[in-house]
Formats: sequence, C-alpha cells, structure tokens
Amino acid sequence: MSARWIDDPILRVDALTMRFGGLVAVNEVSFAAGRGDITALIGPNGAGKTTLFNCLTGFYQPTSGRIAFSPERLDAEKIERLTRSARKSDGDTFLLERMADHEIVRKARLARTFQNIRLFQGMSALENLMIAQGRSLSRAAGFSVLGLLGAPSWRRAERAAVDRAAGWLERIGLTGRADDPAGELPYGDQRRLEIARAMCTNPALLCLDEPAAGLNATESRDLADLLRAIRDEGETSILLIEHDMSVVMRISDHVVVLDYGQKIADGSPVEVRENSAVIAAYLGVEETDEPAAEAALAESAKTGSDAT
Ligand SMILES: Nc1ncnc2c1ncn2[C@@H]1O[C@H](COP(=O)(O)OP(=O)(O)OP(=O)(O)O)[C@@H](O)[C@H]1O
Repeated sequence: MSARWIDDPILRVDALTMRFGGLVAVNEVSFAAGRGDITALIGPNGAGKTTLFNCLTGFYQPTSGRIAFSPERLDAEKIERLTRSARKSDGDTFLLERMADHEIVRKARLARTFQNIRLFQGMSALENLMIAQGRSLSRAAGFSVLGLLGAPSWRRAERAAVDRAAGWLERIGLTGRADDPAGELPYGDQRRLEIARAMCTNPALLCLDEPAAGLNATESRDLADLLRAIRDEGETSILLIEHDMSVVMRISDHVVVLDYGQKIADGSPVEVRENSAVIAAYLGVEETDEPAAEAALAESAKTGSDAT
C-alpha cells in the first residue's frame, strides 16, 4: 500500500530514546509523518507522547536517536551525510535533536501548541496573532529601529501580518472579538485561537498537543473541520496527540500508537483500530477481554466513521 509517510515523509524519527534518570519515557521509537498528512500520536496516559513531542520541538534534548525533518523533501543520503557531520542542517534538511527550540520554530518551521493553553491572556485576540509574526516583522525592518521608521519592506510586512491575522480571525469566527482579551474568550475559542496563532508563523509542520481536550462535541467537530481544512490546503502537515478517538478516527491519515514508551502500532486509522495490541493497551484492559475492548473502542470512535 502506498502511503505518504513511506513515500514522502516530512519527518522521520529514528530510534528516539528519552530517559529521566532510571525511567525510559520514550524507548527506541521510530516512525515517519507524511507530508500533507494528519498524523495522530495516541496511547494511554504516561505512554510518552508529550515527551516525544518535547523532543521534536526542542524542549528536551533526547538521550539518543535522530529526528530528521525537511519542509521540502527528505533525502535519505542527505540525512546520512548530515548525521556523520556535526552540523544541524543542510539546506532545507534539519536534524532537530541538534537544534534549540527557537531555531526549530524559526528555521525548520515547526509550530506547536500545548496541553494547557498558553495564549497571552491579557492581550487581545488580534495582538496574539500579531505577536506570533513579530520575528518576520523584525526581519523586514532589518532588525533596526531605522528600519521600522523608514523601510518599505517593513510597511509591506506589517500589512501582510495584519491581513494574515485578520484572515485567521475570520476563519475561526472571532473577527467580532478581535479586540477582546484572549483570556476572556470561551475555552473553545481560545483553543482555536492558539491554532491560528501557530498558523500565523507559516509552519510546515503543526504539532498539536491534545487540541480537543475540554471541548464539547460541537467544538470538537469544528476543530476537526479546521484541521482537515488546513491539511487540504496542502501547505502544512499536522502531527497531533489526541485522546479523543472520535477526532482521531475522523481526521487522521495515519496513527502511531505508543504504550509504556514503545511504539506498538503504526498504520491507517482502520488498521490501528483493529489492532489487538492497541485495543488491549489503549483501553487498559487484559487481552482476554479484547471483544469488550474492541466494542468500547468502536463506540468511542463511532462519530469518526465519516473519515475522509
Ligand atoms: N520531566 C520529567 N521528569 C521525569 N519524568 C517525566 C518527565 N516528563 C515525563 N515524565 C514521565 O515520562 C512518562 C511519559 O510521560 P508523558 O507525559 O510523555 O506521557 P503522555 O503519553 O504524554 O501522557 P498523558 O496522555 O497523560 O499526557 C511518564 O511516566 C511521566 O511521569
């Protein structure tokens, strides 16, 4: 079967391990995420999902392993050459485990959101989206005050930043609340604003840590629609951690399952849903109780049957 995560990965994780003292939170995990795909990382509590995310986005320095990423094209030979050198990148190919978090955001174009909302609560919705673009605005000004005062490139960049922010506010239905403090928006709106903020950095890969957490059924459905639309526009691939199986099954092209720090399954949503190890581990039941577990998984994913 042809799959983008095999034929055209944007991200390849090889034998990634993260230890905290004696605890192995992520144990020799390998997988790829397809360019243009929505890839879901699932697993029971404590499986190592957030730790893996933190390694991808430079919050943790992994104990060992390699994380190769390219917004354009992952080339195996280039990755091997890069691995043998001490360099962090070669053109548009990056080894993320060698990079700091700010470099990963800026140079490799990965953006992430967190389990807990991290908006600037006292700033307006619009300001949150403008701040996300601060770096490209500073670059347009040549990182100088004189640039701010005179450069046409700054004015063009500022216009583009405002347009982008306004476009995202409209898209997430918050135009009317552009000037309201982010912290006063309903929870579901804050979640979508966080995604919009990440999208304002023009990411090649958007990493979302439990974006549906705390959302009601309607908000979850809106979120799924938003993520599918982002994917379908073709500029941004998505990697998400999610416990809500209805969202996972509805939108994912590819699902990777962790349990106790190890990968136990990797495939299409249907393949993973029918995998007995996943049924047993993800639902935390004994293998002998698999029929009951399978029924429960099918129930939790039943609203995902409209997968595209
Ligand atoms: N900074 C840390 N120091 C020590 N142990 C940690 C640290 N971060 C995570 N762990 C441990 O690593 C393991 C994996 O945790 P992690 O948060 O990655 O799991 P998870 O799959 O994201 O879980 P959840 O779904 O509950 O968020 C857990 O046993 C956790 O206690």
